[in-house]
Amino acid sequence: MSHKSPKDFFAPLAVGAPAPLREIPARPSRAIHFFDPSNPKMVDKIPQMVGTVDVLLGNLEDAIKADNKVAAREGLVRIAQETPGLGGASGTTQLWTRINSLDSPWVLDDLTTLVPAIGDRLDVIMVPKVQGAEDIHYVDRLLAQLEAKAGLTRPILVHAILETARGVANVEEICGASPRMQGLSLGPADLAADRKMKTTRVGGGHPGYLVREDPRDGDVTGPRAIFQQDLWHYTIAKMVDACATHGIYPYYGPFGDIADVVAAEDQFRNAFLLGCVGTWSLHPKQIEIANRVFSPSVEDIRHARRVVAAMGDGTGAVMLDGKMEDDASLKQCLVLVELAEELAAIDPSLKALYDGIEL
Ligand SMILES: CCC(=O)SCCNC(=O)CCNC(=O)[C@H](O)C(C)(C)COP(=O)(O)OP(=O)(O)OC[C@H]1O[C@@H](n2cnc3c(N)ncnc32)[C@H](O)[C@@H]1OP(=O)(O)O
Ligand SMILES: O=CC(=O)O
Ligand SMILES: [Mg+2]
Repeated sequence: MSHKSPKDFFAPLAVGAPAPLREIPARPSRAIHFFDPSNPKMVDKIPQMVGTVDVLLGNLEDAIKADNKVAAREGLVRIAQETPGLGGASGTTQLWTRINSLDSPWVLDDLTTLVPAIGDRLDVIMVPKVQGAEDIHYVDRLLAQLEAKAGLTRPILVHAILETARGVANVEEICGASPRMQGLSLGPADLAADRKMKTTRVGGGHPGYLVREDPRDGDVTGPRAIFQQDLWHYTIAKMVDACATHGIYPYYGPFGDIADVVAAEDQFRNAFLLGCVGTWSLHPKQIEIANRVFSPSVEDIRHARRVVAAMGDGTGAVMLDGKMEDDASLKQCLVLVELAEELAAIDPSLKALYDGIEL
């Protein structure tokens, strides 16, 4: 667990640093869209993506060539300074970055460049390959010092990628390491490598990881149904519980088969149903999938509102459409109703859709 005593937990870690938040705001973040700030073609598209995606993330770590690390960092500074509506208290699309790993030769310059230059626009810093609370404590103190020096008034939040076996083992202490902790993402590629899993896919299932039906009538050579299983169920469920315990937000991570939009949608929906609030998008075509999947459907909202209406003061048990509803199922419905309200506040088309629902 955190080494801080309860009384110190919400104290700023440097004189003059902004006060840590007591609650992490539930800002919609259905898609965290990754782009390479050193790639001119991607950079060209960023201004028109503002307002169409909840989060734009300037990636500095893996997928950025070593020779382009400095250009990516400088590109991100320019984009943050020059793109209206991107990041900061008044941004319509949040601006996040993924810094290089804490043992890399680039990360110190990432933080000491970005915080003074664009700290007022950066909403969340994603930290890769987090192993334990000590990694978060390091970033926490350094950010406080840099924020104080830059005169920032809003604390920058921190998001950890769950992509090492030790990180998964320490997931609880990572979530509780700092009031800056905004959330966690699954990092299935690095995690598979670190665990020595034998999948070479970036996210998603594997046809070899399956359950097979028993032989029919004892015939072991006859046809038998097989059901592909989800390699990531355990980790996502563990991540969701740790995040919920600490009041922060869990996310699916990368799905690398860009062409397979069907499998991407399935992975995203499983994560949504298990409690995740969003996912990464690696290619523009994954944004629409994420926005759709992580927004509750009209049917779900109609049902949830009917339960809320039927439950009156919220206690007791009622029958609705042949099913029992009570205090607990009301709470399940309120999760969806509240999410719909948060999304309607930022997305006029969803507002119209949800407002038009007849019970
Ligand atoms: C696995 C562990 C991880 O760490 S995952 C996170 C790190 N990886 C990433 O961030 C990858 C981000 N995505 C990419 O680099 C590209 O999308 C990859 C997958 C290489 C595909 O690029 P490409 O072959 O150009 O795709 P395409 O021809 O279909 O692109 C069409 C136009 O869209 C652009 N585009 C592509 N990806 C993005 C993006 N993420 N953000 C903004 N724009 C993007 C392309 O440049 C291309 O533009 P144009 O039409 O030629 O002008
Ligand atoms: O960074 C993400 C991963 O899957 O690795
Ligand atoms: Mg990774």
